[in-house]
Amino acid sequence: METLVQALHKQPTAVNTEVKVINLALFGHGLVGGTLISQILESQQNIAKRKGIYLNIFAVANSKRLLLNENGISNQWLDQISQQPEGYSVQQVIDFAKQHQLENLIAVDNTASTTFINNYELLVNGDFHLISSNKIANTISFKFYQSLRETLHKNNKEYLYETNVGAGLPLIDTIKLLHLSGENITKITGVFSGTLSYLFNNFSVENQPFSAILQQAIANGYTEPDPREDLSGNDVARKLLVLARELELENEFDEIKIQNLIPEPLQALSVTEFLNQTDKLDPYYQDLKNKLEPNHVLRYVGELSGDLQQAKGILETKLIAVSAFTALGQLKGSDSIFEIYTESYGDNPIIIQGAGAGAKVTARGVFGDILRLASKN
Ligand SMILES: NC(=O)C1=CN([C@@H]2O[C@H](COP(=O)(O)OP(=O)(O)OC[C@H]3O[C@@H](n4cnc5c(N)ncnc54)[C@H](O)[C@@H]3O)[C@@H](O)[C@H]2O)C=CC1
Ligand SMILES: N[C@@H](CC=O)C(=O)O
Repeated sequence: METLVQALHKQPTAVNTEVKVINLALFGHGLVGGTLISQILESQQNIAKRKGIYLNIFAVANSKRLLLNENGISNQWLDQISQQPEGYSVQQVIDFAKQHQLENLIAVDNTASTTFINNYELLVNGDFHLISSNKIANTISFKFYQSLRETLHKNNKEYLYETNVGAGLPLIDTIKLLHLSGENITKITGVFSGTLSYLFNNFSVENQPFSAILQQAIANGYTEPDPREDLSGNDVARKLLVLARELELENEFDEIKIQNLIPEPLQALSVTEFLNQTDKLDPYYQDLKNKLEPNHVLRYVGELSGDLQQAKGILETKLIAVSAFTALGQLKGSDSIFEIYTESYGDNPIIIQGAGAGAKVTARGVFGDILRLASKN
């Protein structure tokens, strides 16, 4: 019997071309991954009709279980994955794709795992393009970064990660194009973290303990699974490093000057222990607020500077106090702001601003990467 996917291969679209099936393996279905699945299932038919591209999710996996269906998952996927046996390997996904002759393969990493990236080269060698919201692959050693790119090049595959910086904002694409076109980027500064933006935008002006605002940020899906990744400055540092490497700088993570905003006693706790005692953050942050001059607010900023034509740049993250009447001081909600200084634009930077965190905007950004790859290949 003909499957849905086989039928779609033949089905003429509105513009009378054949439907191209893109086969997706999605790893991680938490806030971002789960939202992405809903967004794809909702617009699958519409995209097939309008664009002649059918997004077939043939694999979904979490850290323990794997759901496979060559014809694509249905709306019951969450129930079905919970009934799968525990334990699987990524090789199983690759073998399944081969066995069912699935083409146009894309693997999407929506985990926050530090180890899942060890599967990236395996997937690329197994004929998959890569997309990730996970920033780890771009921010561990430069050696890994280079090796992955060599493997991608050898296999004629691509890796997109627009959501690594600024969630759904078109930042990496912009930097890539500027750099590729020979524009000399001289500095990038701004509020890189949507989470820290939300925290300080609200804490600076509201009469609430810091921990209450942190709980709101968690509930809104702005924070990393362990919010200390945000508060430590590590997540901002990762974003800086992703951008630096786009400019072909060879910096390593441990060369970044990072201001850690977690009081020492809370740094070594487990995630659950930390989440149960976030009120211990309050005196530390209240003290910072009490020291502010009138009409000043707190902002956590990142800066990439130095001679960016050399092998390494200067990367720094820090908490600063700014006048409430400046552009930085006026930031609202979870907005990030990136100021890109280049030779041609001189003292007037290109500014990209908008929601820098949140499951919906991030999933939409990953969706954008999928469509970018789908239209190319
Ligand atoms: N929340 C946001 O605004 C943004 C998040 N991101 C990134 O998105 C990624 C996902 O974040 P969330 O959805 O908030 O995390 P989450 O904790 O809600 O979901 C993570 C999922 O990954 C799964 N997982 C963990 N290890 C795995 C493995 N080895 N194999 C397969 N699945 C595995 C977990 O079971 C869970 O389903 C993170 O890397 C984060 O940095 C990027 C940009 C913005
Ligand atoms: N926690 C992150 C989410 C996206 O990467 C942030 O605040 O920017």
